[in-house]
This record gives sequence, C-alpha cells and structure tokens, in this order.
Amino acid sequence: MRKFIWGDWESTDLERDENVALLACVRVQGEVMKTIIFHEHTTSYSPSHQYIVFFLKKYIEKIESMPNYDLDDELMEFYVSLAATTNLSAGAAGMCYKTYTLDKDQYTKVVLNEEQMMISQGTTGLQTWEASLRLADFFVEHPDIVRGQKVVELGAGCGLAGFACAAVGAAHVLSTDCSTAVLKLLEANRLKMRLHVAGLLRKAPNMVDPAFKDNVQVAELDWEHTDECAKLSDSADVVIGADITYDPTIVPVLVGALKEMVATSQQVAYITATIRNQETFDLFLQLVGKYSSICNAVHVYESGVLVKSVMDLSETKMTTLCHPNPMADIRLVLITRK
Ligand SMILES: C[S@@+](CC[C@H](N)C(=O)[O-])C[C@H]1O[C@@H](n2cnc3c(N)ncnc32)[C@H](O)[C@@H]1O
Repeated sequence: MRKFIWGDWESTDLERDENVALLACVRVQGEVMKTIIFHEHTTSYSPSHQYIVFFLKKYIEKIESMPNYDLDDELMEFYVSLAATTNLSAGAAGMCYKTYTLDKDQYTKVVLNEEQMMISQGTTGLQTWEASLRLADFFVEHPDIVRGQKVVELGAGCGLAGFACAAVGAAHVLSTDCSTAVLKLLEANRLKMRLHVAGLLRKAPNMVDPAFKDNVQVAELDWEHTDECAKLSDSADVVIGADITYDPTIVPVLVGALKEMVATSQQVAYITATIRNQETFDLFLQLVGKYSSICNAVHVYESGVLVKSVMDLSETKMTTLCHPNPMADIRLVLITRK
C-alpha cells in the first residue's frame, strides 16, 4: 500500500480540488466497491485479505480527511467484517493472487498465485521478488530482445519474468526451478495464466498484447546438473533470471550453469540482482567475467519507478549508483560469450 498511487488525492489542497471531492462522495464510494472490490477479476483472483483491508482503511482515512464527509454503508460493513476476520500482523501467511500490470496501457497483465511469506516450505521461490518485476518491466520496455526467441528462465519462482516474455511475444519460454514446491506452483500459475488469457481473448481481446504466445513450459532444472544445463542450451536464445545471485554458496553453481547455457556468441543472458551484499554480487561478476563479457546495466529505482538507466559496457568499470533504500538497488547484468 505504501506504493499505491492515489492520483489526485495526493493533492495538498483537498478542499479546493474538485476531483478529490468527487473521489470521496458516496456515489463514487459505491462505484469503487463495484469496480474494484467486487469486480469479477478481484473475486476470481483475490489479493490477500490483508491487502484489501489496508486498501479500504487508507481509502476510508482519505474520505475522513474531507470536510463534511459521508461514508457508504456497504463500504463500511464490508471493511469491518473483513478486518475482523483477517490476521493483520506483519507475518501473515497463506496464498493469495497478485495481478501485475506491466505496461501503462494495461495490456500486459500477469496474474500469479503466491505465498505471502518470504520463505515458505523451505524456499524463497513461492513469492515474486522485486528483481523479477524489474526484469519483467525490462522485457516489456524492450520486447524486441525476446520476440520470436526461445527463452529459458533459471530459478523462476512464481514465474513472472518468463510469463512477461511470453506476453510480449517470445517464441517459447521454459520456466525452470529446482524446488518441488516451486515447480508445483509454477505449473499451477502457468495453467491459470493460460485460462486467464484465453478468457481475455474471448471477452476483451484488446486487453491482450497481439504478440502474446501461449507457449510456456515448466521443467525441473538444478544448476548443479551441468549436463542438463548443457542439453537445454539448444533451447535457449535468451537465458533469464531474477534474484538468483543472493547466496555466495550457490553463486559458483549458478555461474557453472550459465557457462553451459550461454555457450555460443548468439546466446545471451539477462540477470537482475538485488544488491543486498555487495561482495556476493562482486563474486558473481568476477566468476561470470572469467568466461564471458559483461554489460552491467545499472537501473536505479525510486519507489519502484525507473529514474536512471546507465549502460556500462566496460567489464572492469562497475558503475555504482546507490539508492538510499538498499532494496531498490537492483542491477541488470547482460552476459554474452567472450
Ligand atoms: C529469491 S527466489 C527468486 C524467484 C524468482 N526468480 C523471483 O525473482 O521472484 C530464488 C529461486 O532460485 C531457485 N534456486 C535456488 N537454487 C537453485 C538451484 N541450485 N537450481 C535451480 N534453482 C534454484 C529457488 O528455488 C527460488 O525459486
């Protein structure tokens, strides 16, 4: 909710702003319930109840900041009953849906079932990480990189980046991971995504990117099995991965897998990394740099919005643009064969 954009409601001059007054009126409150909370999409792919409660709480607070406000009965009743039955503590667990709108025209929507906990069933892959969002954004901004190409995603987790590639026209996407729990969820998300897109094509074809291809497959792949990585190399024009460079003990194994998969000068890998520990990221660059050329494209985000993109083609010079929020320091690394 911290990143939610309230549009006109961010206005400081609430009393004078007519748009804000409109957003607060009872009729519009009813419309918000109908077109957001009770919308077919929200009821079919329900976000976490915690998220709905926080959204309504914020909305109610905004209404209450208006002079002479009035609250819609249905809104209040729904809010009170949901808040009473929802665990609002920070550690809420359980599955929910998240809908990712990847472009401003709202063409590219990916709907994923996810776990609310960062670590669940012994894996970090049941939740979408921010690096995955940034990689998905990148391919939506640069669809030509994957359009018509065979894509293999490593450590796919819930699958966002791979689904985004399919949505912008990749010829084929193979989403891989090593965790049984992740693979089960990934397959379920793949089937859901298929149904969702098929439904959209029937009901609202203009909401689907014409390039969208229903061609994602899910497969088990452990980076330790370099022979299997080598076999998959033929199916990979573009190798992608998000937030897979986080652990110094698995970085060498990951680099071994990348070495097998980016085996020719025609192949390329795009990896987004959240810099939590500079040494781990440097280890990744150092190991991968032994056999490949690195283009370290530094993307700097503020509140999730790309504010600066620097392409540093030199292998040795690492441009470091730090952001006050370390979680927002996400780099995109391009790897090609030397
Ligand atoms: C932090 S999650 C990132 C998931 C997803 N890419 C994202 O950004 O939302 C790391 C993923 O890497 C996978 N992973 C870790 N070690 C792996 C290995 N040796 N082989 C294949 N996948 C691995 C995990 O199962 C997990 O799904």
